[in-house]
Amino acid sequence: MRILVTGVTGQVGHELSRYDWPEEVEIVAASRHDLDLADPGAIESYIAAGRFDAVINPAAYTAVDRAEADPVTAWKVNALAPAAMAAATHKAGIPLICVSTDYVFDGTKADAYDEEDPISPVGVYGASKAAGELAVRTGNPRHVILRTSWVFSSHGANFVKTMLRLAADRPHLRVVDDQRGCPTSARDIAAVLAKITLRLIADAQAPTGTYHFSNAEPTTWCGFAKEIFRQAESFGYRVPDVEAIATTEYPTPARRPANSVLDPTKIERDFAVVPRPWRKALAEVLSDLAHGATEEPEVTR
Ligand SMILES: NC(=O)C1=CN([C@@H]2O[C@H](COP(=O)(O)OP(=O)(O)OC[C@H]3O[C@@H](n4cnc5c(N)ncnc54)[C@H](OP(=O)(O)O)[C@@H]3O)[C@@H](O)[C@H]2O)C=CC1
Ligand SMILES: Cc1cn([C@H]2C[C@H](O)[C@@H](COP(=O)(O)OP(=O)(O)O[C@H]3O[C@@H](C)C(=O)[C@@H](O)[C@H]3O)O2)c(=O)[nH]c1=O
Ligand SMILES: [Mg+2]
Repeated sequence: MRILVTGVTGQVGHELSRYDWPEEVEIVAASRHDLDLADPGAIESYIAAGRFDAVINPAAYTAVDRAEADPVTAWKVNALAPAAMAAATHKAGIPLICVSTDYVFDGTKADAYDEEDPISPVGVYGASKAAGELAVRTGNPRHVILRTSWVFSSHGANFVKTMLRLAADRPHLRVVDDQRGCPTSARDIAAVLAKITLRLIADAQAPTGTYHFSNAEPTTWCGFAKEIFRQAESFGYRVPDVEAIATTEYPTPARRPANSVLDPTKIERDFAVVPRPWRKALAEVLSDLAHGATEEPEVTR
C-alpha cells in the first residue's frame, strides 16, 4: 500500500513520516525538491505515475503575515495545488486527505465552530486555504478535509519554539490575550490523519467530508505562553514574565480571528477520535526539545 505524503519537512508532514504505520504501508515522502507545489502543473503527472493508494497533503504556505504581501504564492500552494491534487486523485480513483485551518473563520462566533458554520476568512492565508477546501470538495468526492489549529511540535516553526527562543534573551514578553483557540500537537494530528487515511483506503463507504480536530481545552495565545513557561521551567529554560495585552497592542500585517475554537463532535462520532488536552501534548514536546529528540526521520523516497 503506497501513500503519498507532502510537506514532510513541516510539522505535520514530519510526524506523518515518522508515524508507526502498519507493516504493509509504504510512505512516499515528497519534499519541495520532489514536487514543487507552486507549480501545480507538475502535480497531476506525479500522482498519475505514482500508483498511490491515497494522498495526504499537509504541505501549505503557512506564513500568515508574509502571505499578505505574497498572495500569489499562497494561492498557488494553498488553493491551486490542492485543486490539482483533487483532479489527479479523482482520476486515479483514490482518496485525498487535506489539512486546513481555523483561520477560515472570521472569529465573530461566541462559541466553538462546527463544520456547518459559514467560513469568512479575514486574511490572505485563510482565504487561500478556504479556496483550497472548495477545490478539494468539488474535485474529488472521496476526500477528507481536516481543519485544525495552533499547531506545535518539536520539529519546525511554531509558537512554542518562538516563545522559548524569545525568552532566551528577553525577561519580559507581551502576548495577546484576546484571541481564543486550541493549541494542537502535530503528532496528534498525524495519528488522526493516519487513522482516517487507512479507513478510507480500506472502505469505499467510509465517511468523507470536512472535520474539525484540535487538542482539548481552549485558551488564548497568552494562556498558551504562560503554560509553556510553567512547564519549561523544570527543563531548565529561562522563564520571562508574560504580560497579557490586547491585539490592538500587537500590530501584525495579517488580521487573525478573535475566536477560532473548533468543535470536534463530528470527528469523535465518525472516526472515534478523542482529543486529549494540549497541556499533555505540550509536556511531550518540551521533553523532546530538552532532550534534543529532533533528529530527521528515515523516509522512503
Ligand atoms: N502551523 C499551524 O499552526 C497550523 C497549520 N495548519 C495547516 O496544517 C497543515 C500543516 O501545517 P504545518 O505542518 O504546521 O506546516 P509547516 O509550515 O510546518 O510546513 C509546511 C510544509 O509545506 C511545504 N511547502 C510549502 N511550500 C511548498 C511548495 N511550494 N512546494 C512543496 N512544498 C511546500 C514546506 O516545505 P519547505 O520546508 O521546503 O518550505 C513544509 O514542508 C497545513 O495545511 C496548514 O495550513 C492548520 C492550522 C494551524
Ligand atoms: C511572537 C508573538 C506573537 N504574538 C501574537 C501574534 C498572533 O496574534 C499570535 C500568534 O502568533 P504566531 O505568528 O505565532 O501565530 P500564527 O502564525 O497566527 O499561527 C497560525 O498559523 C497558521 C498557519 C494557522 O493555521 C493558525 O491555526 C495559527 O496556528 O500571538 C504576541 O502577542 N506576542 C509575541 O511575542
Ligand atoms: Mg506564524
